[in-house]
Amino acid sequence: MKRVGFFGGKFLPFHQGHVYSIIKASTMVDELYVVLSHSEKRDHELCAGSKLSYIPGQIRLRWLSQLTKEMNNIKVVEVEDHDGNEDYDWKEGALKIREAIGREIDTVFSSEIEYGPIFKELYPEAEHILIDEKREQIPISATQIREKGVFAYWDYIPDVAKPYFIKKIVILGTESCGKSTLTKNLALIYNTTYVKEYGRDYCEDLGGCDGIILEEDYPMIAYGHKLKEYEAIKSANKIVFIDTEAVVTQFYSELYNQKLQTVLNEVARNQEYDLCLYLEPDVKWVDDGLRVHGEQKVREENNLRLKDLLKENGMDFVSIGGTYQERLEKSIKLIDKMFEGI
Ligand SMILES: NC(=O)c1ccc[n+]([C@@H]2O[C@H](COP(=O)([O-])OP(=O)(O)OC[C@H]3O[C@@H](n4cnc5c(N)ncnc54)[C@H](O)[C@@H]3O)[C@@H](O)[C@H]2O)c1
Repeated sequence: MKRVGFFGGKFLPFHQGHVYSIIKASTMVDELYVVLSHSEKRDHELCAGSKLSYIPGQIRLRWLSQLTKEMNNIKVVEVEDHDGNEDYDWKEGALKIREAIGREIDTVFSSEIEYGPIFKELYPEAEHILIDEKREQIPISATQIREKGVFAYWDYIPDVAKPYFIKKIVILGTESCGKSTLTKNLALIYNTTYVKEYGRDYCEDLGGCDGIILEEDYPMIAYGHKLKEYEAIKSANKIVFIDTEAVVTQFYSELYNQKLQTVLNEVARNQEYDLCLYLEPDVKWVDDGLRVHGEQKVREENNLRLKDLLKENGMDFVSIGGTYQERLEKSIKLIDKMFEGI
């Protein structure tokens, strides 16, 4: 007869101890069900006052699903509870778990010795197998992570979950204000990934932008840029640096094609950055062959227009001017401040 087991939890947050247990359990049964129990009320209560913000069940389900996607004997299911932290009803939870699995269960896995009597009562037909109850293999708990925050235990966060926590810093500004250099430099200093301005590569591919860029190019630039962000975030180390975003694309759509596009506002509406650094055009103009708005009066007009567009799109930004050295130092200060206490 096939052995069917389950490993349940809240995974708030998901950590390497869970990964270890899931994989070990999967070697002991023919079919393993990983059960995510989530309750908006309870999970909010658990995170309140901690260094972890509430994580929706859907996100945790996504992590589990991504981790196990190539593990053929593992299925991920979810149950939604409505209880608070103190009044979790184990009996009702067990009924929901049985229903979600829909199979006879003969093994229940956990690393908690104290779950023994509960599981004996709820699953009398099943054996309770403890996995690393002393937490020697992976010495971490979700409680520790909630207390000190994910960045304090970054090595214990599975790669499938890391992108959710990455801090996104976007660097904005008009032409020739040092964005691409600052983006690259910050990425090197923080030892992480960055996203180049995709619109630039797109224009280079066309042989320039002046007079040849079409209205339909802009949404492609905005989406192309988003895909680059998605890729860079996957391998980022706590933080990612991004050169421009959808409002800047909108700005160029207006500048070159005299057209504000609803689709670009929509892309902008769906993006979320932790910090927006706005570079003022007070460094000298550098003609790189692609740039066309070098006159200082035009630079200033463009600067005002871009700021207005950002405000219209509800984007808060910190203005940074001065020499290249001052820009770098101010940026580092703001970034380090953002990380303080999280
Ligand atoms: N009603 C039920 O039958 C039932 C059964 C199991 C789970 N649940 C749900 O899950 C919750 C209990 O799970 P939890 O709070 O322990 O979830 P959790 O997300 O903290 O942990 C999930 C599992 O991982 C194990 N684990 C944690 N750290 C580990 C490490 N470092 N190494 C190895 N294993 C590790 C835990 O012992 C637990 O078995 C309940 O509140 C309920 O929501 C319900």
